[in-house]
Amino acid sequence: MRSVSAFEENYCAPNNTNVCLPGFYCPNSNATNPAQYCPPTEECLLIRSSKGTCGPQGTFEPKVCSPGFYCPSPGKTIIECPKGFYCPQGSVQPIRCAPVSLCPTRSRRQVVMLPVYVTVALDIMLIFIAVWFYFFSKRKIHKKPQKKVKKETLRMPDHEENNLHPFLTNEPIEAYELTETPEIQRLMQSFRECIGADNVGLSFTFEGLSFEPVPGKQILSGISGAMQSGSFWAVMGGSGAGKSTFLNVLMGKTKHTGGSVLVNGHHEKMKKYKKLIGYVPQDDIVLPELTVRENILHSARIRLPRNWTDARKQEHVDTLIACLGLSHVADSLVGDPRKPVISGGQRKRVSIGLELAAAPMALFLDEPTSGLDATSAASVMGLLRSISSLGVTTIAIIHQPRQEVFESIDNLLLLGNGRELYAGPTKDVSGYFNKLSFTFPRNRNPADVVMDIMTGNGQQYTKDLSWRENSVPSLIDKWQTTAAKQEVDSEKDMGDKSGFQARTEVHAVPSSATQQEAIRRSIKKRGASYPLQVWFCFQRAMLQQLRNINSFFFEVGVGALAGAVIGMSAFSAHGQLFRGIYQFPFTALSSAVDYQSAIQIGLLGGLAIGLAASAAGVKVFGDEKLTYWREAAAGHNRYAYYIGKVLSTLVRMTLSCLHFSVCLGVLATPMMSFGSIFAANLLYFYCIYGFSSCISMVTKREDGPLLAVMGSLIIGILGGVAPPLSKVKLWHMEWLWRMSPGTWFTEIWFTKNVAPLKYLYILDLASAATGFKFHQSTLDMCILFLIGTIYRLIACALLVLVKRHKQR
Ligand SMILES: Nc1ncnc2c1ncn2[C@@H]1O[C@H](COP(=O)(O)OP(=O)(O)OP(=O)(O)O)[C@@H](O)[C@H]1O
Repeated sequence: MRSVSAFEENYCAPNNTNVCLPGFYCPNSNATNPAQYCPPTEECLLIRSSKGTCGPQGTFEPKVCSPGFYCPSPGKTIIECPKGFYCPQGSVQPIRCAPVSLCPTRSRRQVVMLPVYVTVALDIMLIFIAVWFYFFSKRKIHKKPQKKVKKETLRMPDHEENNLHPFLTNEPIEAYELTETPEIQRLMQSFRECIGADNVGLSFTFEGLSFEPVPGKQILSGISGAMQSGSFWAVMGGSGAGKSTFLNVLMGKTKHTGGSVLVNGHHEKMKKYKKLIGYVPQDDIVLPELTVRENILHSARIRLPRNWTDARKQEHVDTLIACLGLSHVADSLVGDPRKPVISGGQRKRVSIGLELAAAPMALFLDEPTSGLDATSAASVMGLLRSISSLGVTTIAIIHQPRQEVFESIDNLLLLGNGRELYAGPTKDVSGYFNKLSFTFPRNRNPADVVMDIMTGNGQQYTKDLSWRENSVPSLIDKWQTTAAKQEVDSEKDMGDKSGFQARTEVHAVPSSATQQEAIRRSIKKRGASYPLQVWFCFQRAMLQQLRNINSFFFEVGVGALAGAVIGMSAFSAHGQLFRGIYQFPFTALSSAVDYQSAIQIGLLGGLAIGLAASAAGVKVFGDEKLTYWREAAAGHNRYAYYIGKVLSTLVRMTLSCLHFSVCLGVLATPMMSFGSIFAANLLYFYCIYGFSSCISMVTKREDGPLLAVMGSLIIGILGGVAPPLSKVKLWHMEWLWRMSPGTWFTEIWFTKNVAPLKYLYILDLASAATGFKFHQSTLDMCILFLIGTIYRLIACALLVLVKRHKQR
């Protein structure tokens, strides 16, 4: 190997400007002996080519100031970095460490500890809250409903669901004097107060109602009738008879293709009455993490008149809960069918309670008794009957009710093949079918007989009719003839009560101008104000998160782990994530460049955030679509729901990001302040949550997490690291990369780790090689915020626009 002195003698060339650049140590050079650079030895070449720094190759060759030291201008001295400061390679001055950092003497990087302590303190506080919640709150809300409850004001039957209101038991329904109990009277008073008039029901008259989704496919045809205000109707028919379609058409959820619907005797759009109508879907769409009372109270707060005080709304809810026979489980979680806390019958009553909380004037129910045992089904039907007795027009699709329940129903609408088979009082149904030569055996439930007849299996109840005449088309024809004759008869002689009396009321009594005005006023004042709805939705979402504290801790833990893993990958770099070409005239002294480490941390950080946040982001809306559809259809403000939910994610997102940033910052110690690390990461979290929300709006619940993770990885890959952004620019595809938050995020990491070294390295070369700019981190952050916000706007639009029919 050649000696250094040989280089000095033969090859070292003077530096033509004779200066010691900032960040270099040139102890021997002066005007007489200018700084030189000498051809490096093979050993030095090897060190430089592997990004290292070798000692000066000659007496007058400058050396970049070593890490852990600083070399103040004009580079004649090299000073040990003092305690409380850190000195990366090429330091001119020591950099003061952030408060509460680990910066002993000769530090080349700072380990910022304040965020670590704050995070640990926060964690301890959160654990404390979780433990408190577990021991105090959970004890109250997670308890199973008690079997024995002290009997209070109500007459209690000895029933498996004790503490039920009398009309919710399987005692004969007719026996109850509903208006006598104080709860019912208070509820009635609430309903009256809400509507502001004595008439608390809506009536419906429908003429020749039909639904033909595609030409030639008649689902519903020629359905006519009148449902008086406060009447209790059951819609019955075989499977596929068109019951749900009828209900949807009558409510205006499905647009009818023929016929007309009059509300209170007036031709008006059903949409106008949305706030006055309650619809109980077949599935019990209730939030499992909330208690019975919380579920019902939320509905009441959103839908009751805005001039009611919260105390008044709570009173209404408590009265309603008492009437529903749910007082003893009011503070129990609802649970879900996989992990039930309350029984199926109780859950059904909660579902009905959500609608009654709004004091509706009409209540539609799609199979409220499905999935319930006979006793619970009877309870629910008893409840409906009592609700109708409050003046609320109640229309329910039911299947095979018990005899006493069947007989308690005021009116029946029987459907077959989408046509009417009977519409009128329940008491007259046997008379009607008797006239068609069917007999009702004494020992059979008349509801079963009616079901058999209308599904075309009624031959067993006839002696002389052929099978053909028992068929559904023949029953349809017979009802058509009867109904037509009846209409003529009723027009001729309204007072004649002899003979068969079904469908006596062809038109509901039109409401007066005063009543219409009361209804109009009632509609106008119903519903909480927009900001209040946002607040209630936010509050509810936070409560849900608190109840799902395990998944919250899991999310935060994943964030911390992801940060630690990425931090570990950069640990050995000791915070030096960039090495460039030295400024002229010391360019030839440069080691191999490292343009990749900073942007790779950006890439890996982006991917890790994508993995940690995307599945959590999908859950925000993905798990609750049914609830949203139900509430939107019931008139809850859709945007308030969305904003409340988005606001509720900010807390968990921030905490998750904090843990991620702390672990990453402590291990990778980049040349960025903790504030910059946190801000960049938080904005990227914000984008990923927004992106995942968009995915959740258009995918099925089970597919959402996988697609969101995939999408987040693609966004991360489009971060401009591989393929490099400089290459992408050559393809004229930068616009595509710039649409991804990944590119902006990586650029922040590049800028923050590179820009402070501007005095030492030629940054334009680094910028040209990587394709990233190094002077626009504020713009990068603003654009990340903008992209995250655009994602949220898209998600909100998708929420409102996708499956619109379910929101009607
Ligand atoms: N929009 C639509 N387009 C095409 N077919 C429809 C539409 N809506 C309903 N149908 C069809 O109309 C028939 C009646 O459906 P509907 O759900 O009203 O019956 P149902 O009496 O409620 O039955 P079930 O008791 O089984 O729920 C079914 O065959 C259904 O597939």
